[in-house]
Amino acid sequence: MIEIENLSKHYDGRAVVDDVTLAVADGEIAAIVGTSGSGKTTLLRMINRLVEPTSGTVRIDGRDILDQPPYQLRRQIGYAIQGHGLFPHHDVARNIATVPRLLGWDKAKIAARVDELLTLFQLEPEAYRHRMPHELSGGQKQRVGVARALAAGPAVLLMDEPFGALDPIIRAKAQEDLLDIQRRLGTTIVLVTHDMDEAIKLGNKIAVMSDGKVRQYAAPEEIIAAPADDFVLAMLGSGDRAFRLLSLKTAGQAVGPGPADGKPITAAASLREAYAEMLWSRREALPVERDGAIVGRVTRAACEAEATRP
Ligand SMILES: Nc1ncnc2c1ncn2[C@@H]1O[C@H](COP(=O)(O)OP(=O)(O)OP(=O)(O)O)[C@@H](O)[C@H]1O
Repeated sequence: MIEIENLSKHYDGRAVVDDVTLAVADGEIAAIVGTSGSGKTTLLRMINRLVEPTSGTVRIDGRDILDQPPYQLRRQIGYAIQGHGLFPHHDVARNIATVPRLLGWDKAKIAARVDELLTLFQLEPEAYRHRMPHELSGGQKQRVGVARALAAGPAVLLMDEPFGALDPIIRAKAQEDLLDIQRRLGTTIVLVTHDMDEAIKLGNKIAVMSDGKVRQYAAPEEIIAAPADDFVLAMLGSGDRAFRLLSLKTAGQAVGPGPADGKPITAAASLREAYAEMLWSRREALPVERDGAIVGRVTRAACEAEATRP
């Protein structure tokens, strides 16, 4: 549990983070979105004391972050940034092992952990362990960066635009991998992004920031259905709200009985994808497939019912 209370940061008398209070429950993802310069990174970096607060408190599992030296705190908190920040002269294994080495783990335990993480991130240990960062693609570097942040098994992971530099296809995959790994490990994550789609996809809760203030902190459904003010509405894009609602549900959740022709859609696909496919292929309904079997269909009417103001 991360509890942020009345947290502020001033530079030259100006508040760049202004009296922020919010809590992130164990195993949840909080996504911080906002315009450039709204204070997202500063807020994130106060959690691991890369930036010292001017006032206010942060507690992790009930313990004030000021109770221990910053270097000790940072070994318990994973930190992944855009452009991954890998050490260019160290191979993949050494990069991932950074924090375990600082913590004095023995060699065998470190080697086992490196291989476990590489496998988790779908990088064959034999092939990747000894590669240098320049021998990896952008998406692979990004995965190694997140693996490194998770190496010592931190309960908390901070991520600053971790997928910002990736192309849309790799990015979607990286987001799904993160969700999968997060569910398995139960890590509590605070993630900064300027992309509302990413925040909706990944966040259990979204904090919308402008001018150092959190304008609204709520579940994606609530932000979409009842934006707190015009700024939050502008961040959402009022023309996109119906589609954002559709992106919150999967075809599997809206499946009903009855026939449908043509290529099926997977149960895991969003209703947004399903609706787009119906429009594109001029169909009223799509068969829904789960684990290789057709489990029913999803209709335009079902999508439209989900897309209207709650
Ligand atoms: N060390 C510093 N000294 C003075 N001002 C700073 C410092 N660090 C950040 N700022 C200012 O604080 C404000 C918030 O910066 P921050 O990086 O937190 O914003 P952000 O929302 O993460 O922006 P972006 O999306 O562009 O990365 C900006 O106006 C920035 O110029």
